[in-house]
Amino acid sequence: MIEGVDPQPKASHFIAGRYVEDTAGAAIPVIYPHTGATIATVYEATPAILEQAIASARAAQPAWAAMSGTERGRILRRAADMIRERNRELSILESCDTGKPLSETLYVDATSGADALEYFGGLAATVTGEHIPLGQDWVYTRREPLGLCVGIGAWNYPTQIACWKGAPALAMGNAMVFKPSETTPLCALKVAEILHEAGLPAGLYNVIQGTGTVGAPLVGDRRVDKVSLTGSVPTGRKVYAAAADGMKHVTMELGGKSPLLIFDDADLDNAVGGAILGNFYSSGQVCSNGTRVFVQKGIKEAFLNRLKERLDSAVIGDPLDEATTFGPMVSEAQMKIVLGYLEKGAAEGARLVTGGARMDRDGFYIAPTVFADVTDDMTIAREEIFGPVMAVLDFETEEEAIARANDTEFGLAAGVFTSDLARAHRVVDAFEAGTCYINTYNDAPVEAPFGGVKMSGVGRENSKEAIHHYSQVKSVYVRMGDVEAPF
Ligand SMILES: NC(=O)c1ccc[n+]([C@@H]2O[C@H](COP(=O)([O-])OP(=O)(O)OC[C@H]3O[C@@H](n4cnc5c(N)ncnc54)[C@H](O)[C@@H]3O)[C@@H](O)[C@H]2O)c1
Repeated sequence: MIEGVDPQPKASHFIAGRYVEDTAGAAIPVIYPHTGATIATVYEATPAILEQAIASARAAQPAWAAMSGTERGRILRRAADMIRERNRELSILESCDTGKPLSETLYVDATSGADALEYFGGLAATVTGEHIPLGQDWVYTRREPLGLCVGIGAWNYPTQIACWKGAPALAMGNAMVFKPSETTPLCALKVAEILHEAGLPAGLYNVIQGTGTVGAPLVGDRRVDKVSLTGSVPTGRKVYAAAADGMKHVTMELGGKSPLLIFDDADLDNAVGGAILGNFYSSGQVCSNGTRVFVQKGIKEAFLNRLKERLDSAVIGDPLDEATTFGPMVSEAQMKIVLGYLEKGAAEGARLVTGGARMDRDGFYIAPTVFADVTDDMTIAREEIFGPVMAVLDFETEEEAIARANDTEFGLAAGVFTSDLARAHRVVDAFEAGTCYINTYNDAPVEAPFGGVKMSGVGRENSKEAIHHYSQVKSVYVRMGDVEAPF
């Protein structure tokens, strides 16, 4: 219990339109990152719970698919309105689950989820097939749902991820079983509750709790047609391989080590602002973060000085105080991973500009950290840290910066700050990344495709692109004359 808020859900799972409990599964404590205290407990799904979720989704899906897109969309749009009406309550829950400050969650979590439900609800009725004339004959195509989609979430945006996967799946007539991260199990339950209050028929959006030991049998179940994972590359490899075994569709939203190039003709304050958004928002726990900040040599010291000044004005502390702008790491485990990278950065010779340590307070706080004079081969420039750690690297020429930016196994995002627009487009053209930014960083509107290339993933979330990842095409040849057979 946090003062004035009780995040304990009615039960651990949401199946067939209602909360369901089964305490036979392992207990999963929900730890508030601001204090380290346990604020709720849920129980890992047992095989019986998993079976209930899959069976109820399977049973509900055909009738849902038979409804018109307009009817389905109306329910999703109603859910979007309800989420907006309950934004404060949902934002507080998101802050309890993740430790992210209310100054963020009030604006980008439930609201982004509502955007997805509204957008895909609106799109549902517009998805049509093609008519392909072939002389007298013709082919028509239908875009059909896949059936049962499994969503598996990471812990950094639990409400948003539950909606970004659920909205296009449901809009296209699929059912979903969603497994949130075991670190942040609370928010997806609320999404399920609201969807059903908005009129979603029972069984179409089920939430079950657990670690990878629940995720793996979900992915492997032969009744599942698609798996959409948001998580790390190592998990993505395992889940993609398991899905391939059953020839299932996949969307893989995985990790990154994205480059942000700042040329010396850039507006300095905008570039510093972009670098802050791309490294310290959500305490750096954002997959698309531009954590390799390449700064052209001429403005390096000016950039670092301005960055340090602005970081000094971060308000660090209680996530539920709206004045707070920077919160804790999501968990003790994640904090320890990040502290390990801070040690490596120092040991491998990077220059610490600010931060660099755990903060002397309760909870899992790490000071916003900037390393300068980072070189391409340092561990902090190669591996995803997923914490508030910016690596600043210097460069001289555009060609050199592009080559070094692309020299990574990841390809989620990339950004460029420059006042030369011809250069901006040239650089973006050369980036090996799925989601690019010019003179901004980390905007993710529902209208824009989001996702990565290389090891950062497969498929796209949001935008009309996502429709293709939650449906398949049936083509129908219609012969108008006689059939000519050889014998
Ligand atoms: N590209 C994106 O859109 C995006 C967004 C947010 C986070 N991420 C990435 O997520 C990572 C951080 O999240 P995390 O630590 O929760 O990731 P993770 O890979 O540890 O876990 C992700 C989810 O997969 C589940 N899981 C683990 N093993 C599984 C298995 N064998 N089968 C099925 N499910 C399994 C976990 O329980 C969890 O729900 C980072 O790498 C980050 O970059 C990517």
